[in-house]
This record gives sequence, C-alpha cells and structure tokens, in this order.
Amino acid sequence: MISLEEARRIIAQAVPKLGTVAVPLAEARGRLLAEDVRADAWYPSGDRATMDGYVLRADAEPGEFKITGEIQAGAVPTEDLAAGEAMRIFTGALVPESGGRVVPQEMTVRDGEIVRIAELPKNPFIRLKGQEATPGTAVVVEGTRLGATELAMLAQVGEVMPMVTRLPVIRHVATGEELVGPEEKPSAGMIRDTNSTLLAALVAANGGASLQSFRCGDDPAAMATICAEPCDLLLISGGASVGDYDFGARVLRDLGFEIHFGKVNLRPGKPLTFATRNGQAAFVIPGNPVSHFVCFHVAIRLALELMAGEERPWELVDLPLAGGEPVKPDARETFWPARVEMEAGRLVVRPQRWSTSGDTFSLLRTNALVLVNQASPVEGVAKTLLLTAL
Ligand SMILES: Nc1nc2c(c(=O)[nH]1)N[C@H]1C(S)=C(S)[C@@H](COP(=O)(O)OP(=O)(O)OC[C@H]3O[C@@H](n4cnc5c(N)ncnc54)[C@H](O)[C@@H]3O)O[C@H]1N2
Ligand code: MOO
Repeated sequence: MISLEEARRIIAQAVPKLGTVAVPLAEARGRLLAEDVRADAWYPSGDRATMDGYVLRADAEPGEFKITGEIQAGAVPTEDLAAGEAMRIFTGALVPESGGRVVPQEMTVRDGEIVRIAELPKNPFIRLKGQEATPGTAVVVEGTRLGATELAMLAQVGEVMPMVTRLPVIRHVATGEELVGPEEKPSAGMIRDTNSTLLAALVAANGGASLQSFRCGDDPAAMATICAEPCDLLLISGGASVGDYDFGARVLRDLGFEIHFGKVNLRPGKPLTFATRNGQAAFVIPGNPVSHFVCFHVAIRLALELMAGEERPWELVDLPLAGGEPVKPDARETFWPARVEMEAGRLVVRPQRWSTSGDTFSLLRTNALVLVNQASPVEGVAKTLLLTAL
C-alpha cells in the first residue's frame, strides 16, 4: 500500500499530455490556454477621457473657457486646444493632443458657449495611451484556465480562435451485476447506478469534458470490449477490490496497461488503481459513491489537470472547526466530507455526518474534505481541501 502523496507523484509522472486545438471563443470557457496571447495594439489606444465633461490644456488655471467643439467616443479629434479654450468631451473619447486634463461636468457651470470652472480637480481623469498594455505584452499567459475575465481579455485583443488544450476523450464504465439505470426501479438486491451521474458532473465541472458512459455486469469480456476502444482517460467504476468479481485491474492488464498502483493508504478509496498504456490513463475506482467522490478530488482531478497542462497547488487550508459531526480517525489517511461556510465574517468548516463509503447522503452539501489522520487529531483547526467546482 502506498501513501496518497506517492500515488499523486506517480500520477504526475505517468499521465500523458493532451495536444492542442484552436477553438472559437464561445467554446473556450474552462479550457487551458496553450499559448501566450499578446496585446495587438496600445491599450488604451490613445489618451481617453474617463468622465463626461470638458477637456482643457494641462497648464489651464481655473476660470472661463470658450467651448470650441465636441468629441464623442469613437471620434478622432482634429482640432487643437489653445489657451482659454475647452472642448466638450464624453467618457471613452480620445483627448486631443493638446489636451491635458478633463473636468467632470458636475464641477463646471455652462453658459452658452462658455464654461466656468472654479476649481480644478487633482485627478486629470485621463487614461493614458498604453497605460494598461503596449503592443506585444502577454496579456493572458499559456497555462491559464479561461474564465469570464480571461475570455473578455481575448475578445478585447481580438483573439477569437485561441489555442487551447484539447478536451480529453473519456470513457466510463460502471460495472456490477447489481446496477440498474437511474430511470429504473431496482428489484430486490439491485441498486441504481449513481456513480455515472456523479462522475459525469464532476468531470464536466473540472475542465468541461463529457463522459461516454457505459454499464456492464461483472463480466471481464464485456468490460474488456468497452475498455479496448481508444480514449485518453478510461474510468472503471467498481471491481477495484479483492472479491471474486473484481476484474478491473485484470482487464486492464490483459489489454496491455501497466498497473502503477492498486492500493492507496486512503479512506475512502483504498483499492484505487491507476494504469497507463501508450498515451492513455486509466483508473479503477472503488465502487462506493463516497470513494468515487474522494478519489476524484484527490487523484483523478490531478490527472485531468496535468493532462491539460495545468499545475495547480494541492490546496489544503487550515480552517477553524465550527462544530459539525465528530470525525473518527482511522489507520488510513481519511478525507472526511465537510461543508465550508461563512460565519460571522470568516470561513469555518463543519464535518458532515458520515457513516460508510456507501453513504451518498453524506455528500449532499459537501463542498470540502477535511483531512483526518492519526498523527494530528482534528482539534480547533482542520486541514481542509476546498472543492472549487462541484
Ligand atoms: N475483503 C476485502 N473486502 C473489501 C476490501 C478489502 O480490502 N478486503 N476493501 C473494501 C473497500 S475499502 C472498498 S472501497 C470496496 C471497493 O469495492 P469495489 O471497487 O470492488 O466495488 P464493488 O464491490 O463493485 O462495489 C462496492 C459498493 O459500491 C456499490 N456500487 C458499485 N457501483 C456503483 C454505482 N455505479 N453506483 C452506486 N453504487 C455502486 C456496490 O453495490 C457496493 O455496495 O471493497 C471493500 N471490500
Ligand atoms: O476505501 Mo473504501 O472506499 O473505504 O470503503
């Protein structure tokens, strides 16, 4: 049995990298940028007013000014300002070369073609040419996950087909004679397949890939047929343990996969198995849904991130424990379902009621996992893995 740390190290070394592809901006959300995107121009492209008001020369003193024109956003000023002159200007409009400050209209009194300004504000109310970026500046760098703000920046610099990491092709097979579809009524001894829905949602929320889902009984031949098809990541649910019908690792080995580990000092999720074969990665995930949830967040998510070229820190933060259910340490390193919430202006964590790794009910409202190990009992403060996307 290896430690989770060792398991993560092995995954990091063995996981294959995905290639890249150019996609329209509308399809790029949640993907990893595969190149530096650079400013195509000066931002702003010229000195621009940040207020509606009047533009004056930089050396203007308070007094009366003759209004000689108007500059609307989008227009290019052609006239210069002489001493004692002002132009009406609007937010976002280019300031004429001879203009040095904008006075917001609330600080002025207009009288026909004259504007009176009793006091000049300290702030010149101008965004200077290039103050945000100059041509060639890398504005979004390779490896950034594209959220709303990054996509807006790509739009601003005109990058409408960014190079991003290709989405992985993921095949998932839920195994077990006891499984029926969620739409079916299970007869005695049978249960509904919850893992397929759980995994599909976790994968979609962590990088945007979708699963090709399959289900089969405890039948190695049927399993092998599903697993033999090409994909980047193969996920097998159930059949990870030592029972007579646990065929996951055997099927992978027969298909030519190299098994890197099959037992991790982890609760829940001990029989988690990881294997690779020519640019493909595979996990056999212990069948219980809580094991699935934990294995996804501590191991499979890492593989997805690294396949896409992302190196996220392993984010365990110390959070104050605010009651919640008692946590029970175990010989295995345990990740206990928990909920992080705001309380009196600070983040606190509460372990959830959790009985067994089949207890899917403990996962409701879970947005964090608390690390419980025998070496350092959880008292006052809990080492917490924040689950950013659910
Ligand atoms: N003798 C031993 N028995 C077990 C050990 C062990 O070390 N020695 N380990 C236990 C641990 S820990 C786990 S975790 C499980 C893992 O079992 P498998 O991966 O072989 O999974 P199954 O036996 O197929 O299923 C376990 C459990 O989960 C339910 N299940 C399976 N698939 C689904 C699904 N798609 N949706 C919902 N629930 C599912 C299944 O019915 C079982 O109840 O092994 C222990 N045994
Ligand atoms: O490792 Mo198992 O997931 O504890 O029940």
